[in-house]
Amino acid sequence: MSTAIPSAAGAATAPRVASTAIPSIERAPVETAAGAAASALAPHPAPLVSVRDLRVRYTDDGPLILDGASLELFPGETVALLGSSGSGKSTLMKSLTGFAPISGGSATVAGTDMTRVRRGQLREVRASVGQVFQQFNLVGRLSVLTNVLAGALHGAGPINLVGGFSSAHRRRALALLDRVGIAHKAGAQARELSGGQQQRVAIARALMQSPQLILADEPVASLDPKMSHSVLELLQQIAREDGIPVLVSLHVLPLALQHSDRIVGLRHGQMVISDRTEDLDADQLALLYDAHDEHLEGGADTSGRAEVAA
Ligand SMILES: Nc1ncnc2c1ncn2[C@@H]1O[C@H](COP(=O)(O)OP(=O)(O)OP(=O)(O)O)[C@@H](O)[C@H]1O
Repeated sequence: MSTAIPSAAGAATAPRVASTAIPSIERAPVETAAGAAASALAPHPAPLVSVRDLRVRYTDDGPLILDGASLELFPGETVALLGSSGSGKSTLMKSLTGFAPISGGSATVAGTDMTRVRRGQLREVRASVGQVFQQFNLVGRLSVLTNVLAGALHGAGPINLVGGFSSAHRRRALALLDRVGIAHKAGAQARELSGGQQQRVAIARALMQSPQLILADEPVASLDPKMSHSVLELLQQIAREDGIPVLVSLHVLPLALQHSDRIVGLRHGQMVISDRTEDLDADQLALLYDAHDEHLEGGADTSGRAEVAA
C-alpha cells in the first residue's frame, strides 16, 4: 500500500481547461523547455475560488475546524471533496458563502475577499453561488416550476417580488427543467417526485441563479447508486458546458473517481490531497480515512468504498 500523499496543501493542480472557460492573461505554467514559448503565451484560466491556509473556528475558544486548508477552483471543472465525517467538508463550503467564520488565511470567491466581506457584497456572493444539498431543500407543497423560479429570488430586490415572476423567468425555468430532464413534471408538487427527480429540480433552481459556482454538499447521499451516477453526471456536464466550477462533497470513493476532474481531501481539517483524479489511486485516497472508518468496511452502504480501498 502506498503511503505517499500525492500533493500537499496549497499545491492545487491546474485542471484541463474547459472549452467554455474564461481566459485571463495570466502566464501559463511552463512544463517542458520545448513547450515553454507556447505555454507562456497560452491563455490560462484564473481560479474562480482561491483559498489559502484557511483556518476556521466557530467560537473564539473552540477547536480549529479547518487548519490550513488551501484550494483553487477553476472554470469548467468538477472537484470532489472527500474526507471522513467531521473532517470539515461542509465547513469549507460554508466559508465560501460566509456561513462559517474565517479566523485566518485567505479566501476569495468570484473576486470577493471573504475575510473582509461587507453585507451587500455577501448578498452578491451568495446570489452567485448555486447550492445543492443532500435533502434537496425544496418546498414540497409548491409546484416544481415555482421551486425553480425561487432561484431567481437570490439577489432580487423587493421590486421583483411585488411584480411576481415575469414570463421570461417562467420560460427560463421551463427551459432549465427541460435541461435537467424533468420538464414534464413542471406542474407537479415537488413532494410527489422521487429523490433523484427532486435533486434535479434543486439543480435547476441553482441554475436559475445563473451561478458562477456550484457547491453541492453530499448531493447524492440520499439517492440510490443509479440516481447518484446520473445526478453527478449532470453536475459534471453543467460544469463543462457552462464553464463554472462545481465543488461536490462525497462519501463514496468510486463516485468521486468516476465523476470528478480533480479530488481534494480533508483529514482532521487539513487538506492532504489535491490532485487530478486520473493521477490518484485508491491507496492514496484511503489515507483520508482512519482504519476503523466505515469507508474501509464492507456492508451494503460501504461496499463501493471497500472495493476502492481494498
Ligand atoms: N455551527 C457549528 N458550530 C460549532 N461546531 C460546528 C458547527 N458546524 C460544524 N461544527 C463542527 O465542525 C466539525 C466539522 O463539521 P463539518 O460538518 O464541516 O464536517 P463534514 O466533513 O462536512 O462532516 P459530514 O461528512 O458528517 O457532513 C465537526 O466537529 C462539527 O461538530
